[in-house]
Amino acid sequence: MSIQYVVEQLSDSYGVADSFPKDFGYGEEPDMEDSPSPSDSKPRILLMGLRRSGKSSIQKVVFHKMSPNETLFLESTNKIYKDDISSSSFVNFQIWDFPGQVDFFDPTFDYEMIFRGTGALIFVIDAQDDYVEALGRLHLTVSRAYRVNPEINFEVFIHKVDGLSDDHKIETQRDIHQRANDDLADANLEKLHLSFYLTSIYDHSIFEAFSKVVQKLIPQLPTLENLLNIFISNSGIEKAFLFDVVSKIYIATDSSPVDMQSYELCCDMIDVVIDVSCIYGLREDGSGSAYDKESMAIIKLNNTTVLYLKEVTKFLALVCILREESFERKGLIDYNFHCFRKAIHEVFEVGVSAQRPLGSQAVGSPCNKAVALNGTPRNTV
Ligand SMILES: Nc1nc2c(ncn2[C@@H]2O[C@H](COP(=O)(O)OP(=O)(O)OP(=O)(O)O)[C@@H](O)[C@H]2O)c(=O)[nH]1
Repeated sequence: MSIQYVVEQLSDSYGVADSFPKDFGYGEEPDMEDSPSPSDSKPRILLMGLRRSGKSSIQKVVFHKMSPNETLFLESTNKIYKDDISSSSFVNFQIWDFPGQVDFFDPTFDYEMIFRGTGALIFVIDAQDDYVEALGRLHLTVSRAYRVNPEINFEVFIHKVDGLSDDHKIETQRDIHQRANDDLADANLEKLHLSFYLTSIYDHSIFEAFSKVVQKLIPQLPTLENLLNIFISNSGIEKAFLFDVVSKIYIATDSSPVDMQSYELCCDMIDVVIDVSCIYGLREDGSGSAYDKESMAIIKLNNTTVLYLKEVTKFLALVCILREESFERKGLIDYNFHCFRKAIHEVFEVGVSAQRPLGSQAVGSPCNKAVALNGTPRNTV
């Protein structure tokens, strides 16, 4: 594969952490507490499930760049691990990783408070294990949570499917889907909607699933999709993803179908760009940023496909897939990109100012379902 690769870095970085370490600045000491404090007003994504189902691994792999093999050495979580990723990611939320063995329906445990401020509840089921007990716990969890806050998005990750054959995967998904919905129907909870995803930390499926979970929480999603559609149709681009660089979650894409291979290619491109930038892009004294407003990359593949990455905001990058002949009109693409970037900044500026008065609302207001977004700082527009 012949790769023509360009990464440009200027010294005027603007606000991303000075260095761009392996964990992208997520390495703060975890906030370990048994119960939430009233100040935890950020929208939450809860990770729940039985012990050893893979919750901490998912969190570490998606948000902390941990390699899947390293998760073999993760110790069991004993307390709720609250991960506030708002300082380094576009999506301004907290992820709460629950210890599997804790009974969160213990009367001393304020589950009403937890569920009220929750945007999405991800329930992780180990597909390599007997899942009968997990289904019981899923039902208990979602039915309680639904009664407290029917606005929560309920997401079920049928996890560790790397160990299953394709047929077995489909059969497992069908069976879990059927049983979980039967349990809900028996409890007269037909309105409670569960979404199912087959996931593994050993491939991109976990990033894809997390992308879908996060997208549901972004109120501006239709606008973003519209902007992407207009941008690609006027620029001869085949597919475009708007990525949160830190997590490789795509927060929006155009309306053409997503194929896993394209998504993986774009994820790999982000890894390459950031890794090369970390090694060669920083100043000699280690200062500077691996991702800033001058970050861009072009990778030409030997099958006449071009990958084009450009910075959109300090957290977001646009990654496009296009044919070589379309790339000959790079001037047009860049002009359209300029307009697209401006529009995105405007969307989030409006979003940020519209959210401001809501900031003082109590935890549990319906607004908490939507993830607050790290908008674009004014001075970068
Ligand atoms: N094969 C496979 N193993 C996985 C996957 N995800 C996690 N694991 C393994 O599952 C084991 C348990 O993972 P953890 O992340 O510690 O599970 P947990 O749900 O956080 O466990 P508790 O903290 O005890 O609640 C680890 O050995 C992981 O390496 C996966 O997608 N596939």
